[in-house]
Amino acid sequence: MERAEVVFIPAPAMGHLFSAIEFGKRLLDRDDRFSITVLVIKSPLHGPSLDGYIQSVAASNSRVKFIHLPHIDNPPEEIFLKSAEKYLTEAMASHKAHVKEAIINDVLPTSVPLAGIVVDMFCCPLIDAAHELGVPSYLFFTCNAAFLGFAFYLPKRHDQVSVEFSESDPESIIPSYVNPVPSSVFPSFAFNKEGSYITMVYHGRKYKETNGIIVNTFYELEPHAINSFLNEGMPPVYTVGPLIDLKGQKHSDANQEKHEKIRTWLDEQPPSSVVFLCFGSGGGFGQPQLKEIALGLERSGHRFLWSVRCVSPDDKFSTPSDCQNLEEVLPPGFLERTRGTGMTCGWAPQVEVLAHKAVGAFVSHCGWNSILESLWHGVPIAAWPIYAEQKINAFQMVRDLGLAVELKLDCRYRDGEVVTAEVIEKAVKCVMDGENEVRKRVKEMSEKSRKAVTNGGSSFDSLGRLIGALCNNIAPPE
Ligand SMILES: O=c1ccn([C@@H]2O[C@H](COP(=O)(O)OP(=O)(O)O[C@H]3O[C@H](CO)[C@@H](O)[C@H](O)[C@H]3O)[C@@H](O)[C@H]2O)c(=O)[nH]1
Repeated sequence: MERAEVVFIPAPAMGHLFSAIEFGKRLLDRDDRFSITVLVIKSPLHGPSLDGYIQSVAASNSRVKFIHLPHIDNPPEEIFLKSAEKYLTEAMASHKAHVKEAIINDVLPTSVPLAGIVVDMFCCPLIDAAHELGVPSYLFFTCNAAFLGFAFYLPKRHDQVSVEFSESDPESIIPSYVNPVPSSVFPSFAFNKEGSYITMVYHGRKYKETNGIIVNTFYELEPHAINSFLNEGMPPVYTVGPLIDLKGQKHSDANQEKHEKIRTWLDEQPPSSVVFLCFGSGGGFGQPQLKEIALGLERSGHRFLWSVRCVSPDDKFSTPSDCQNLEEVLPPGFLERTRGTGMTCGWAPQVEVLAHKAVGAFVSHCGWNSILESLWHGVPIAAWPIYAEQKINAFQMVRDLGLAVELKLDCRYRDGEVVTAEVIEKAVKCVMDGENEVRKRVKEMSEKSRKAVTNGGSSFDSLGRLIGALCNNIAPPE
């Protein structure tokens, strides 16, 4: 094989696009015969840094091409956030013709053979586009292996009981989790919020129609989940993670000055003295919760770096933004009293912050990328999941793997639950404790994560197997 092309179709959400492109870069670094084309479908889920990120990746790698497809229309905010899975799946189905057209017009006519189409986990209808074009399809699963097991569990269970989950259900035995899983940590779609449950049952079936499933995880982190796939009659699973943007390309130039201030401030703090709080691309709070966080932090007595992002007090479904009026939103005098020992910021250079020696712990919403980044840098998490599959991630980290401390696993964020300062103070004190067992385990896992992606490591080898399969797809018949 001289050259090969792979098309990537990331879901229109930041966490998904970042990790898909990080995976694409890893493939290119590993094998210089490959080039990739990313079909970008934008939506309201795209946060501020996306355009800068795409430009920076395109400028630094001549083997990455971006093709911009029509945007997804903005649905009413509430419909979108209540049933994101259904909304995205329907939007992807309606984009099938655009995807095929782009591949037929811009990819297939080049002299480089197309070895596969990598479709994001939320873009299932586009697996059919690949089939119709006669090109092998691969699923890119941006969550963890245990949650992939949950996705497979859904259709199996549905074939037996034919109804969605109920919040009063007892614990479920899901083979990819070590412990029985309480329904209080299931993602909201499981309860058929606006029809998303049935969409996810369809996803679980559709995943099995692909030629392989690429997961952003590594064997040493989730051996139980990965072993649970054996004998399941599913396509090969390639664990290629952790995929982490260590160069910080996802931060736009517009943020550079603010990020410099964060660096300078962290440089002045003692080692492991700062707790970092950040809640992903979609995590923001209304004023009542922000006040409790402020009080909890102050009472904990620890230094902090807090990425404060707000949602309007009466609309918990809006997309969070950096807070402009912190003096008014936070408790009176808080900023003054914590000057020197605490810093607030908007969008943070998260990976760089986690890498800093001053950072001792992370209060996180448990988005999967944040978990991997934190483990990579050996920083223990206090788990405060908010939406999507974050509660079940937090459950796995705290209960199954002993790699995080609980802040609150079953917070009913969308129902307006406010976690009290007392709970926050307790979790911050617990996770910042220098000697805790979780910290020790996280440090060990950090080493394992780095080994996994180096020559001979589990993810390195898994990527090698995937490359072999891609090459076979375009090998001339003997
Ligand atoms: O101030 C910020 C906030 C976030 N990030 C980065 O943005 C990414 C956030 O990813 P993630 O932690 O996975 O959170 P979400 O953006 O919330 O990701 C969505 O996608 C993930 C992967 O599918 C899911 O696990 C989450 O539940 C879902 O909300 C990470 O790389 C962070 O480093 C920053 O750099 N600065």
